[in-house]
Amino acid sequence: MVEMRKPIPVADAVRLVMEHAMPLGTEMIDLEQVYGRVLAEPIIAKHDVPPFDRSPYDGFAIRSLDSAGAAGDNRVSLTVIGEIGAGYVGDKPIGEKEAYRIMTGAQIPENADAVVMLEQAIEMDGGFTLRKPFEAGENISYKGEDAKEGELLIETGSLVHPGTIALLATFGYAQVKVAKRPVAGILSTGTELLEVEDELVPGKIRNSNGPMIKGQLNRMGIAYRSYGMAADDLDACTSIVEQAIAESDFLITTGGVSVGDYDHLPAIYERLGAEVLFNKVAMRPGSVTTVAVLGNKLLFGLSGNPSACFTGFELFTRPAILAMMGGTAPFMPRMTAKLGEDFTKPNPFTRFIRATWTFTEAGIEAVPAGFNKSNAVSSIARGNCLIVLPSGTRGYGMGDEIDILLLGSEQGVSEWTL
Ligand SMILES: Nc1nc2c(c(=O)[nH]1)N[C@H]1C(S)=C(S)[C@@H](COP(=O)(O)OP(=O)(O)OC[C@H]3O[C@@H](n4cnc5c(N)ncnc54)[C@H](O)[C@@H]3O)O[C@H]1N2
Ligand code: MOO
Ligand SMILES: [Mg+2]
Repeated sequence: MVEMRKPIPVADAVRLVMEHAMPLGTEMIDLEQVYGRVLAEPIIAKHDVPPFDRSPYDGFAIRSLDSAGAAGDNRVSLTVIGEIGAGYVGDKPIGEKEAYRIMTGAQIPENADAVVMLEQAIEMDGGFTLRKPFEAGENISYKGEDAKEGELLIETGSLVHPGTIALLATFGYAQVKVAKRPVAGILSTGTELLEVEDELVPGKIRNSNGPMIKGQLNRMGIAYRSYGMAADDLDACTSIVEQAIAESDFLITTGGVSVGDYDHLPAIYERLGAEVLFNKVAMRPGSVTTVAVLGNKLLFGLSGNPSACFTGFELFTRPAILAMMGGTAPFMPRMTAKLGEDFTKPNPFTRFIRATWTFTEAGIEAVPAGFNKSNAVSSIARGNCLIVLPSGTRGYGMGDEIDILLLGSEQGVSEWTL
């Protein structure tokens, strides 16, 4: 008798996985290596930014009171007593009707409280004239206007991107405390699988899930050990899975999780004494996605069907990895869009459809990326989001408002849209 599995809602499955995705500790790494890592300490301003009052323009640093009464028919003239390039400081305070020639980024000299842009001055021998009065503070970039010493700027658990790196560098972090990254184990199961370089032979297909998952891990900067491909042999698979679990922080397998005669993952989990969190999710593709835990390690039994495998990784594995990395924002961002195609057939399971979202005059529209059954491989190569069609008794029509989940955005758009 075939095993009857009870599907659980996607949200429950996600919650179960996340309950078992534990941070792995912290380490210090060089600033150069920090892109894509998760901060294990907050960034608190170590000093004011900017650290001194400075000029935002190339021009002249003046005392504003010296410009009082200046007008087109009453130009005020000031004497230049020196020049301050960025990186230098003026060596004397400015006095009455005096000014420094000053460059963008240079520290404001003592007594100056305004900067005249070069374009606002008419230069003459030894100085310049002005045609308008300047207010105290005009054209000054103040100490601490960007960040104040002691201010909490970025929280622990944030993913480091190039802007974060700029901030870390600003405060002198040559080394950064980050969360450790897990190392994945990957195993593709299936007697029908060929290596990528193999010629097709009857009944066989090339392993596309293994390389795809490596790509999904690579875009997160996650290292992996690949255990290649295993034929559907229970004993052989069990020992590879056992070895892979011992050598990795978590394991991703593909295939062999359904109820077929050669779907051995359920038996392997049982043999190893792993606790199965769920083996049926009310979603399509990926309804057979199975997640188990052994000790403190998560075992992701992703479906063999390519679309289901892709979706299972994005919905379950990716947020779990981000949580293991200490990330506090592990889930895909969601937006609302207009559905670009009819899906009139009601579905008992929530559907995730690989799609492309674009801006149109009617707002954001999401158009399915093509053939979208669980076994599709062509459509996973296209698109930038997943359309979410909740389960229920009704179908969905073109133009209906639906949710989309945004996928990694390495892919740009071909035309400037602003
Ligand atoms: N009687 C039932 N049969 C099936 C059910 C069910 O509920 N009852 N579920 C179906 C659904 S839904 C899915 S999804 C698949 C899942 O199957 P498995 O995860 O066990 O995967 P396999 O059987 O090993 O393979 C499925 C399919 O994917 C191809 N495959 C496998 N690995 C790869 C790979 N590395 N690269 C590319 N393609 C791969 C494989 O050749 C099969 O075509 O089960 C349904 N059946
Ligand atoms: O799990 Mo299957 O991918 O639902 O079709
Ligand atoms: Mg199967």
